[in-house]
Formats: sequence, structure tokens, C-alpha cells
Amino acid sequence: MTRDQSAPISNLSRTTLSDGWCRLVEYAFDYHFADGRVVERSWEVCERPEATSVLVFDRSSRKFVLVRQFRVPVYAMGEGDGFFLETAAGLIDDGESPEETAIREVCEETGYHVEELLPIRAIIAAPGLMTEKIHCYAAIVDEGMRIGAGGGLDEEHEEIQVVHLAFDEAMAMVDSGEISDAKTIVMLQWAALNRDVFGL
Ligand SMILES: Nc1nc2c(ncn2[C@@H]2O[C@H](COP(=O)(O)OP(=O)(O)O[C@H]3O[C@H](CO)[C@@H](O)[C@H](O)[C@@H]3O)[C@@H](O)[C@H]2O)c(=O)[nH]1
Ligand SMILES: [Mg+2]
Repeated sequence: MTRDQSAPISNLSRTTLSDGWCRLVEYAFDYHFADGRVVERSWEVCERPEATSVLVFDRSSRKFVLVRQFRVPVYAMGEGDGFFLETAAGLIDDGESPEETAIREVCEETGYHVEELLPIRAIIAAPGLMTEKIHCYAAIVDEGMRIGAGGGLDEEHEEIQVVHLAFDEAMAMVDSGEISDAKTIVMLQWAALNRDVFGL
């Protein structure tokens, strides 16, 4: 096998090391270098379902609608109190399309009913670590489409604060590092390149 023929690996085997909330799998394989050398390698991969995230814009207030919640890994990294500002997001449940998940998660987390999603792109969250792909969308809503308080699901012990930010405020927070979530930065920068979509 050479690198010209699809993936540079052969003899792949998978061993599940842990199968909890995240599935940790060891991939063992022969790696074929471009110069013809072949070495045995292994890589631990965190296998994750696909996810969705939505940049919600309320045209009544002309503000983006983000969510803030306690994130254990953020706390574990020593990033302040662990509360983290992000676009609404969630994992795709069995049998759901990415669009169905996106609409459900926006409603659960922000209280807005979304009718139309504008695809931004799918992003790969951590390519050296896990299989997570996040389908990102924009959605334009208005005050009349606010059908609940949001805040997340009690049965999942979610405590989500809904945060409304003007475009300039949000971009200043990206600039200062107050917003440091990758998918949120990607989507806000997409908004900066496509301001007309939001009438900004
Ligand atoms: N992470 C995690 N979540 C757990 C666990 N056990 C239960 N949960 C519950 O699983 C639910 C996941 O909520 P979702 O809204 O579906 O997903 P999310 O955590 O918001 O994930 C989104 O954001 C992440 C961070 O940016 C992304 O990594 C992910 O792809 C997705 O976009 C939460 O209610 C959480 O309490 C656990 O051990 N770990
Ligand atoms: Mg979520």
C-alpha cells in the first residue's frame, strides 16, 4: 500500500478500552509512510456520536442567543469557575436527523422555536482525539417564537442560562477570550463574514 491509495494504514483492529459515556477505543494498525517504510502503531480514539450546534439570532432584539452552563472539563482545566458560554448544542439521538436535533436542542436550551435552519458547515471538534463532528447552523428567530424559558432539561440535571449578546459585544468577547469555545467562535466569525444574513 502506498499513500496514493486512500488511507495509509492496513491491518486495522479495534479494542474497546472503556465503554462509558465516552467510548475509548484503541486502534492498532500498520502505518505506511510515503517513503515505503511500514511501522506498527496504535492510537486511542474517543468515539462520539455526531452533534449539532446553532447560532441563534433574535431579530426583534438584534441579539445573538447563547447559553452558559457549568462544564466539568472546563473546570478541570482550571478555567475559572467552569461556567462556559457557547452556542446551543446537543448530541444527535438515535433516529434523529441533525436538523431535528438542532431544532430540539435550541428549544430545550433557549426556549425558541426554530422553523428554518441555515447550514453553516460541519466541524471536526478534536481531530487527534475523538470522532466528534458538529453540524453547525444559523437560525433567525423573533420574540414571538419564544415558546419557553429554555434552561435545559431537569431530568438531565441541566442548568442553562440564556445569554443575549449584540454582535459587537459577542465579537469583543471572542477577541478578549471570554468566548473561547471553538464551535461558537467559528459560527460568530461566519456571522462576521455574512452580516447581511442577519441584517447587521
Ligand atoms: N459530557 C457528559 N455528559 C453527560 C454525562 N452523563 C450524562 N450527561 C448528560 O448528557 C447531556 C448532554 O447534553 P447535550 O445538550 O445533548 O450535549 P452537550 O453536552 O451540550 O454537548 C454539546 O456541546 C459539547 C461541548 O461543546 C460538544 O462537545 C458536543 O458535541 C455538543 O455540541 C447533558 O444533559 C449531560 O448532563 C457524562 O458523563 N458526560
Ligand atoms: Mg447542550
